[in-house]
Amino acid sequence: MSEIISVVGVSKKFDKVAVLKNISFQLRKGELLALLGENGAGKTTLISMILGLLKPDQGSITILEHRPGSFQAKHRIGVMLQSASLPDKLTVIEQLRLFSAYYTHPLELEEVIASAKIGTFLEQPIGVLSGGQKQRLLFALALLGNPDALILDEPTVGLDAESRRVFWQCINDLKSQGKSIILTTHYLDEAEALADQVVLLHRGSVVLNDTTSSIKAQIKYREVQFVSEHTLDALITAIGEQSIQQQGKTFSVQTLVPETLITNLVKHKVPFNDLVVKPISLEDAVDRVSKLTLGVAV
Ligand SMILES: Nc1ncnc2c1ncn2[C@@H]1O[C@H](COP(=O)(O)OP(=O)(O)OP(=O)(O)O)[C@@H](O)[C@H]1O
Repeated sequence: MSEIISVVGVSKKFDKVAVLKNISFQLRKGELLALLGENGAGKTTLISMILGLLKPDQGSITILEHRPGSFQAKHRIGVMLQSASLPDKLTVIEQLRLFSAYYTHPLELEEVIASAKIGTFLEQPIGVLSGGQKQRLLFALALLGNPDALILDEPTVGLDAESRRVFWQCINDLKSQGKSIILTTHYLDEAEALADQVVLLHRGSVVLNDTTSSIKAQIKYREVQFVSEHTLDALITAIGEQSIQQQGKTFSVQTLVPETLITNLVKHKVPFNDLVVKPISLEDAVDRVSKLTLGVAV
């Protein structure tokens, strides 16, 4: 069976206000689904329902055909929540041993320690860990029960670039072991680096549910980037009124026809070098597709 988590037609109201409207998506085996959306879009409410902490008013959720919150479902899911708190005085290894005792068939501690890359600070009390170390410990605890699926709620929030990269590597390793993951994040570069599928919530509705490659393929825009001594005004004269991003002497323009843009640069004798034509980022693609879905001009 390839569907690990199935969400079908789920709706939820709080105090007569609809916060989730007819949500459906499937998490497939070995894939990572990025659940995106602005603050208040409904991500946490949905995660709470997948964990069985809240009940949908309508629709259904199954975890490997089990009911959320059931004994079987709980044993198939590992969770890393933002709100988790741990005792400051226990050391990392003590905490791991304690959690390990809760499971009948936990993973070997050595395996968890290697997967979460926490071997260098096992004897430290939790209270002195850095933000990145603490996040990796929470990640290790989510792995301990050897779950089929993981729910990671903004796992890299507040981490520096290097810690985020380490985390991404841990997550990609898990995917290659066949684990299925739902990840909520506000970082689109994170979704681009990790996700197979993107579900974008906007005010409680799904406005986008597609694979990352298909989202990017739907958008035919390309990004043309180059370095030039010209001023922005001179460039606009040469290539017309387009949305030009400038960072120092580096300019980038999103266009449907890069050939025309480059021809115009040459025709108007605009000096340029380090020319790159590339697909637009997932962030820009999501932005354009969701605006199209919502009927906003792009
Ligand atoms: N227990 C509750 N009672 C009433 N309203 C609630 C409750 N929990 C959430 N809400 C409301 O439901 C909406 C969705 O909230 P939710 O926390 O699911 O959003 P989110 O996408 O997780 O946001 P964030 O990115 O800020 O974490 C918000 O308008 C929130 O105020």
